[in-house]
Amino acid sequence: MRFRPSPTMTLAFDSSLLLNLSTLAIVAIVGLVFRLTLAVSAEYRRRQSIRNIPGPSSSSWLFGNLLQMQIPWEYGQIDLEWLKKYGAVYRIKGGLGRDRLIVADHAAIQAIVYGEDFERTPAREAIVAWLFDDRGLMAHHGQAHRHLRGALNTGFTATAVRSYQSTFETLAETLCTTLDGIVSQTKGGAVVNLSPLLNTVTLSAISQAALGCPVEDLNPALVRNNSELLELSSTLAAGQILVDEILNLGFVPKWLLDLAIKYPVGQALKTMHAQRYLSVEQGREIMAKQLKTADAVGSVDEVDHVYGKILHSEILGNSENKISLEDLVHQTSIILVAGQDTSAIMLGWLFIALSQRPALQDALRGEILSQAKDDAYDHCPLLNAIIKETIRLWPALPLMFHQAKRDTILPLSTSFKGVDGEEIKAIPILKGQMVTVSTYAYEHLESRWGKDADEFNPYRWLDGSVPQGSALGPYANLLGFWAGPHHCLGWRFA
Ligand code: HEM
Repeated sequence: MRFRPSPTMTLAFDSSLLLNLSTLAIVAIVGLVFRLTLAVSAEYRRRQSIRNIPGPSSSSWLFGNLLQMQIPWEYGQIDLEWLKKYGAVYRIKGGLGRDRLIVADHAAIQAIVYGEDFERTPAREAIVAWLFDDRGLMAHHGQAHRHLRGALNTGFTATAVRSYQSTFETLAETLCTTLDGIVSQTKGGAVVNLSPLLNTVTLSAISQAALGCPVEDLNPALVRNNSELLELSSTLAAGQILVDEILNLGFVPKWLLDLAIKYPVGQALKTMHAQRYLSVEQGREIMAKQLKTADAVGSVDEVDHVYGKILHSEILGNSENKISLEDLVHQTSIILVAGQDTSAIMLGWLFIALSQRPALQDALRGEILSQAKDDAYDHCPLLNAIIKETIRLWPALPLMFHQAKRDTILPLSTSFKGVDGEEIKAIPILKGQMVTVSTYAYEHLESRWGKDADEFNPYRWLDGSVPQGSALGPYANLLGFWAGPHHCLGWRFA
């Protein structure tokens, strides 16, 4: 029934409403000013507690040293310069006038990774939620994360990964045939841009051996969006750094972040939005297909892809950590994004290193050709050394952004001299302090890797000169796959 005003009804303006609104506005402004004052005074106290740590100066209040650090003219160049000048721990200016510690010290990294006192920065947490949504593995923490990771790990154990070998070999052979084809058309050899070929081969590997879906069957819109996303993430702009710094103030509430991805404005959010929804849709389609043929599978060993192994260990009741089908489907985005580009880039660096060292190339080719086909990887020490050296020198994520959850003390493996000349043996950190781990600098520490730390020298892994003990990462004590509870789930696969 439509509302009809009665003939006797009159309209009146209640001025107390206006009064209420202006009171509300004043309370909101006072609240905001109060919060800002608290934030500024907390930042001042944080600055005092680390003011004795040396580091570069900056004349920009807005960006501090972040443009130099996050958009360097050459990968790793500034990290190396500051590492040599200031050592394994130094202080830089972050955005919006905030100070930030950069850390490459072993004990400090261990405390950040394995302790309870540090967490991802709000900007990193927001991107994880935007891209992989709240059901993605990376967005989980504590017990919920352990549980989900335990269930997913079924597809990433050493035995499971071995069963994907024939897929990897077929893809490698296809790549070789493509290269042979290109080279045979030219007389004295050819200049080949390997990057797009490596991207295609790693996408095929992830699609086939992780999702259990031939790459041709992936939704073309998802494939297109995925490469747009990778393009975006590898071309960081000053505006994005500024947005991160605003998010890092911690003022933006979760509901607003959720709204931002639900109704995206701007290219970056739109691409993340599409990735999130297209990959869940793709995951559901893949699962529906695999369920149709599930009755024919008698054992998990018969399946040769990650999703199938997880699905069938649930169906066959082998799984200790239960996972719902919908939770599994929601990992599609993280598996595509975390697995493809990282692997392609790592292979790219490896081929650059080999192309500059013909003698090493010959030695490696000799080692590989002398092996029987099965288990060759395990019996190729030089190949393994080259892989380790590549991961050491060119970590896919050279900076890992954290902040302190509470007041704490950051331990150090190596003490150093403060600005006032005093010896610093540990660093008092106040809640909210931004601390960035430079995996790049850690992998270039002379104190750890020796005088030739900056050199590509795979033989260091064979002559016993690499220090053992006090492990950080899951693979060869390297940080390239990160460390702690959130280290790369796919490192064996990679
Ligand atoms: C050379 C290739 C790779 C490198 C260098 C690499 C590196 C990393 C790093 C540094 C992280 C930590 C990210 C963070 O906390 O912000 C990570 C996490 C992760 N990676 Fe990889 N990755 C590689 C390949 C793969 C592959 C092939 C897969 C899957 C097929 C994969 C799946 C994952 C997942 C699921 C996580 C999240 C783990 C968690 O939060 O518990 N990665 N990876």
